Amino acid sequence: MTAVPLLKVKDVSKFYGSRIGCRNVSFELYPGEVLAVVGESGSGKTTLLSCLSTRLMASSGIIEYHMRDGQYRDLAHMGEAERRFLMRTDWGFVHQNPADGLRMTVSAGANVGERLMAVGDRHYGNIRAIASDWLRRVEIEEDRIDDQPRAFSGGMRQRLQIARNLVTAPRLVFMDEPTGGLDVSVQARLLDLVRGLVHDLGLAAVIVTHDLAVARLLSHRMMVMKDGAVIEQGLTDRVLDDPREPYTQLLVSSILQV
Ligand SMILES: Nc1ncnc2c1ncn2[C@@H]1O[C@H](COP(=O)(O)OP(=O)(O)OP(=O)(O)O)[C@@H](O)[C@H]1O
Repeated sequence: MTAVPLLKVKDVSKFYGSRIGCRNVSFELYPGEVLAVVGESGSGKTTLLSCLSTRLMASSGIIEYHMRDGQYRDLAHMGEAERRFLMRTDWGFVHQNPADGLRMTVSAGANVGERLMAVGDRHYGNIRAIASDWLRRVEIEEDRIDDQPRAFSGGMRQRLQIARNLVTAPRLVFMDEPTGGLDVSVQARLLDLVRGLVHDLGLAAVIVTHDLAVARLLSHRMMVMKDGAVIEQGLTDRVLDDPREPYTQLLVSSILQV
């Protein structure tokens, strides 16, 4: 890991009218670091992820991103075209429901290839070869390249969504409950796959999950949210093995009893 954070988040709050979405969240994320955001339903995880990924505008606070040119940019002051470009190239966003992150009526190959075209690749043969390679990497048979994702199982769709996001070698990936809608055996395989890819590609990631097992497996660091605020953060193993806050202790013990 280098000494320069990829993302600097200072005092970010989001209000929906008078309702608190998240409040005073601060942290830094370094290249290659995986941060899990955990907490019960309604604690503000999705709100925070939406602010970080510029899907929502924070009500206050600053989010800065270390661009490839070495400059920090305040995401709130970024132009729409630049923001979109970032989202299609340097960032990925893996939705819980693959249908939200895929184009369901174009082929698997086109779903992956589209992102390459966004970074300027125009050579059809090249795009198809890379798409095919990515299908293999996410364990989808290469002869399914011309099938549409609606002909895929839930697990395959999620793996395709991951391939679509990673093909442009992003530096930062946001994931919202990436294994949420899948059954347990499929989840385990997908988690292994995500862990391998994140490690091999040296990706930084922010992963929202209510599943502490997912956080344990994937993340280096963890933030626990309650009522919109971060109540505890630290190295994942430390937080899970030695939770300091009573609320975190409750979360951890309720999982252990299952
Ligand atoms: N569009 C919205 N309008 C008004 N309030 C909202 C909106 N989105 C979220 N909230 C409120 O903000 C708070 C945080 O919600 P958020 O969805 O971020 O929590 P979460 O931890 O992601 O929950 P879940 O795990 O159920 O997705 C909740 O009180 C929620 O009701």
